[in-house]
Amino acid sequence: MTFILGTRGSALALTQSGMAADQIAAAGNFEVELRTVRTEGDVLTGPLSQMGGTGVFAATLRTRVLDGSVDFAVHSLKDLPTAPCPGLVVAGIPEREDPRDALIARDGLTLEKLPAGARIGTGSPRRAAQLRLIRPDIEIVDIRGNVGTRLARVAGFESYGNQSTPAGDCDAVVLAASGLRRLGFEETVTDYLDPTQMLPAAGQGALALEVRESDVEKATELAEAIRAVDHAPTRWAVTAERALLARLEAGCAAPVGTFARLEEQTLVLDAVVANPDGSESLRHQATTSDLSADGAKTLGEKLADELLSMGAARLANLTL
Ligand SMILES: NCc1[nH]cc(CCC(=O)O)c1CC(=O)O
Repeated sequence: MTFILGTRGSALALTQSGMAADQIAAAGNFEVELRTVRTEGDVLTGPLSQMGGTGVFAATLRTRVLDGSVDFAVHSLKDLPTAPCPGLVVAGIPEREDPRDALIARDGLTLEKLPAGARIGTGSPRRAAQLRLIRPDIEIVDIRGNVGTRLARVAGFESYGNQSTPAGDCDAVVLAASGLRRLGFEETVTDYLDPTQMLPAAGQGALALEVRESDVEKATELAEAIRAVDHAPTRWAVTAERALLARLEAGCAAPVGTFARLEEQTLVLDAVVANPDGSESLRHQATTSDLSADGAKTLGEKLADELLSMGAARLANLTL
């Protein structure tokens, strides 16, 4: 028996999909074959933050699962829209990788040691706003592209790129630690940005394994194997983060950072909402001892409501 896993074709997507495929094949008694699917997010160019918001990477993969041309899909959870997709179920969320953002700077510099006026590359309004909160004296450069292309923007890291894109024109870039680690590029990191300084995107570092609802209802071999790799503490954490994002009606392009983790027997959720220029921000925390998907969702919604009552919508220009 062989099941087909639909994946994007980037190096990061192929690596993550390969890892998930191995886990699933080990949990079940079957083979998993990868099939590359070109998504709208891979084809279009221009700033990601202006590409029609959420779901540019996930939409095509979802169509392929729904129409049966592949059996399941692996998504980076942070790229997956918070609205559920009719006919599909995220049946497995494996244990999360490092959720932090990481700085890759020239000459081994840290965020604190970068000189005034340093150019930091990121295409993420969330990262840009939080970087400006910490270092109002730096310059943000809007960049996009795959991990290698972005690393190549840093002086001294040009060899990670492919020559046809700009290189070496920034003092630093910020990327997700998880992606760098999965690709074996961990040694490029010169400073890990702790969640106390910089809150990651909802779901950052976690993967979502999505399968047809009919497979879950029939408890097929594939659906059962996907369910077996689900990691409950990760699921609670990302459920809280995504419920917060959904309540704020903030997509991946909004300057919202959030991170949940289990401390003893308590789920602790932090969130920050900033204005795009990083001159103002609201940061808040909520906790629950109800360790369940429902408890996590309620926690996320409660923290979002508290942020809204503190003025989050006006601050971040959220369209509520
Ligand atoms: N927005 C692109 C994206 N989507 C998922 C990851 C990898 C990190 C993860 O596993 O969440 C990245 C790269 C990045 O942000 O540096």
